[in-house]
Amino acid sequence: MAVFTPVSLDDLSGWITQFSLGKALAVKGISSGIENSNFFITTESGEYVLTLFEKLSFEQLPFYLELMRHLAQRNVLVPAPIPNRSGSIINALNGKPASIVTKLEGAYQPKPEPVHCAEVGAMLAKMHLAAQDFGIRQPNLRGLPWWRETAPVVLPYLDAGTQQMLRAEMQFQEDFAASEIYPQLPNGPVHADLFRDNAMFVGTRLTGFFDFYFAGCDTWLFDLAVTVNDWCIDLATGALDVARVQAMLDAYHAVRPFGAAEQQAWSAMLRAAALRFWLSRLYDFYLPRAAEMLTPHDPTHFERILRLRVNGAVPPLPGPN
Ligand SMILES: Nc1ncnc2c1ncn2[C@@H]1O[C@H](COP(=O)(O)OP(=O)(O)O)[C@@H](O)[C@H]1O
Ligand SMILES: N[C@@H](CCOP(=O)(O)O)C(=O)O
Repeated sequence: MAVFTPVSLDDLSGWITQFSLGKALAVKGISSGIENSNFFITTESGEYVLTLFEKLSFEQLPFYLELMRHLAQRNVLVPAPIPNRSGSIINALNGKPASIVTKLEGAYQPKPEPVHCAEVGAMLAKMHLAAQDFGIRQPNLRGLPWWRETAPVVLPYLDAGTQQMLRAEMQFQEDFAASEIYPQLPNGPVHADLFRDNAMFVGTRLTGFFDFYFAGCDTWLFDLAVTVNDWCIDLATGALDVARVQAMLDAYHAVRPFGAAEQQAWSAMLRAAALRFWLSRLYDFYLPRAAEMLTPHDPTHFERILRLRVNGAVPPLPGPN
C-alpha cells in the first residue's frame, strides 16, 4: 500500500554505488507509511531506510533532512541521513527525490507507560535545545495561518453546535496568539507530529524519533502539547493520564526547565495542539485528496480532546527549580 514508486534490487544496485555503503543485498517495501515510498534496504555495511518522496520536492526537502542531520550530529536520537560521496543527502531515484537514513532499532510503543513518556520528554527537550542553532528557518506549515485558511473550508460540514465550538476556539487562539504571553514563549525548529507511532523503542529504551515531515519553527511548548495529547491520554476518551503527563513533563523540565510564560500558556497550548489535528483530520475527512487510498483518521477523536482541554483541568507544568 505505501510503496507508490517501486524500487527493485537492480534499480538500487546501480544507484547505491554513489554511496560508501557497499553493494546492495536486499530491498523490501514498508507497508505502513502514508506519504512516501519507504523501504528497508540491506547493503554490505548494514540496514538502512530508503525513502522516495512522493510529494515533497528537491527544494522543500533540505529543511527536514538537514534538520535530521543537524540533530543526529548532536546525539539526538533521530535517523541520520547518509551522504553520497559528494556529500549530497537528497538524490533522484526512479524520478523521485530520495534519501537513505539509518534504521532505528525496535518498534513503536502502542501502549506507553510513564517510563516511555519520561524517555520521550527528556529527548524532546534535548532535541529543542540542539535545534536552536539550526541554520534553515521554515514556519510550522500547519500553524495559525493554516488554521485560518482551513476552518472556513470545513465549517460547512459541521452541525451548528460544532461550528460554534470551532469558531469559539479559533477566536480563543487568535486572542492567545495576540497576547503578551505568546511572544515570550521560546521557539525554534520542532517536530510538530510526535505521536506514539513516530518513535521507536526497544523495551523501555527510546531508540529515536522519526517522520520529521511536519517539522517547522514553532513554540517548544506547542511541540510538547502535541506530544502530551497523544502519548499521555486514554485513547478511547482523550482524557489525560496524570501519571504519564507528570512523567513526561518532569523529564522534559529536568533537561530544559520551563519558564513562567510557559506555565501560563500551557492550558491554551494543549487546546492549540488539539485544534491543529482536529482541523487537519476534518479537512482530510471531508475533502480527501484525489485518488486518496487511505481511510482518513477520525476527526472526532480530536474534537473530544479539545472539549476536554477547554472544560477540564490540566496538570500544571513543573515550577522553577
Ligand atoms: N529510520 C527508520 N528506522 C526504522 N523504521 C523506520 C524509519 N523510518 C521509517 N520507518 C518505518 O517505516 C514506516 C513508515 O514511515 P513513515 O515516516 O511513517 O512514512 P510516511 O512518511 O510515508 O507516513 C514507519 O512506521 C516505520 O515502521
Ligand atoms: N499524526 C497525524 C497524522 C500525520 O500523518 P503521519 O502518518 O505522516 O504522521 C494524525 O494523527 O492526525
